[in-house]
Amino acid sequence: MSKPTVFLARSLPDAALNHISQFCHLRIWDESKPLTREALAHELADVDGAMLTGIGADTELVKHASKLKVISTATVGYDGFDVAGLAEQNIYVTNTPYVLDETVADLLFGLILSGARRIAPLHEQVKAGNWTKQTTAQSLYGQDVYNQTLGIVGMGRIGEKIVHRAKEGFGMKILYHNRSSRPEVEKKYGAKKVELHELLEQADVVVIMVPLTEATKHLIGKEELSKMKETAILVNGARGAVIDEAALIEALKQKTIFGAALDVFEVEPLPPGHPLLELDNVTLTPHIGSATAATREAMALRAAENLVAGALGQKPRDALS
Ligand SMILES: NC(=O)C1=CN([C@@H]2O[C@H](COP(=O)(O)OP(=O)(O)OC[C@H]3O[C@@H](n4cnc5c(N)ncnc54)[C@H](OP(=O)(O)O)[C@@H]3O)[C@@H](O)[C@H]2O)C=CC1
Ligand SMILES: O=CC(=O)O
Repeated sequence: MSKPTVFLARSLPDAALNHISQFCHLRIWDESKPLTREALAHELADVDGAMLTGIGADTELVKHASKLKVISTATVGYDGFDVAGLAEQNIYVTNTPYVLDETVADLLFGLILSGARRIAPLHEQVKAGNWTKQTTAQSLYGQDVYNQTLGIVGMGRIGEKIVHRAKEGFGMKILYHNRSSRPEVEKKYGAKKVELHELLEQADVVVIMVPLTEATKHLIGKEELSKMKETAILVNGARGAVIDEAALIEALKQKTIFGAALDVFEVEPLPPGHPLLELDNVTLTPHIGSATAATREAMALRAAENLVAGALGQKPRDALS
């Protein structure tokens, strides 16, 4: 039997490329050229599988891809992929759960600490030569994290790892909001499931970790922000559009919340002149939740394994349908 052919929209670490090459013919897009939707549809027309990390796919895109059996993404989030529509066309969509959980939770804890203690904005002031105030100046004060209340919106795989750090390292009380209950997390960490408004009213640190779906788009808007404490911080490690960014910017300007620490944005990369860049009560990172070499390699390998399985006509381990 001849090997199936797969298309990669961008290259991968060697271990992942080697795995794919054992089983498939590989075609990799030349990243010096923009991959337009038209060019992508053309590339998909004669392949058995594709890896489209960060690009997304819908049924229109694959309408001429008669051999396509799998679309893999080397991310855990899969917003942008029409999983149900593609399943109807017998195309699996796969993601990379579990292998990035600890790494993302580390970054989220960094954001929590920076948001509460203003590490990033104060670092900018020091670097700019603006260390003019005594350390007794109240303008340098932050908020405590230790012993405070953490509210997780989306207590899933990553949320649970954040909770472990919060409970074991920082003695925090844990609230969470999900559609379903997590009895094992409640038992292990004393976590309490509450309605979203209760979480927002009570938490000192609100962490967003829900996937972006139709139900979660702008889940946190003006009304929700108005329920948060003036001393609270909002941390987003999920997707930018879960928060209404315009409403958040207004809350930050009016200081109705203490600050925000954000790894994800409604438009990425953040365009020059974006209002968030002007604020001094924010910590901003460029969507790097899973960005360590070891974790990115593990994600690439897992995505490669899913791609190969699907291209060979098997059901991939991380098939979403
Ligand atoms: N910044 C970064 O670099 C990264 C960002 N991410 C983002 O984080 C997200 C979460 O990842 P992960 O923890 O692995 O995902 P999981 O699926 O394990 O967890 C998501 C949680 O959100 C809850 N949830 C889903 N929909 C709703 C809703 N409408 N209302 C309330 N709760 C909801 C789910 O519970 P239930 O179904 O019971 O509601 C679940 O517990 C990813 O989808 C991705 O977008 C992930 C990795 C890195
Ligand atoms: O945002 C990253 C992901 O893995 O999802």
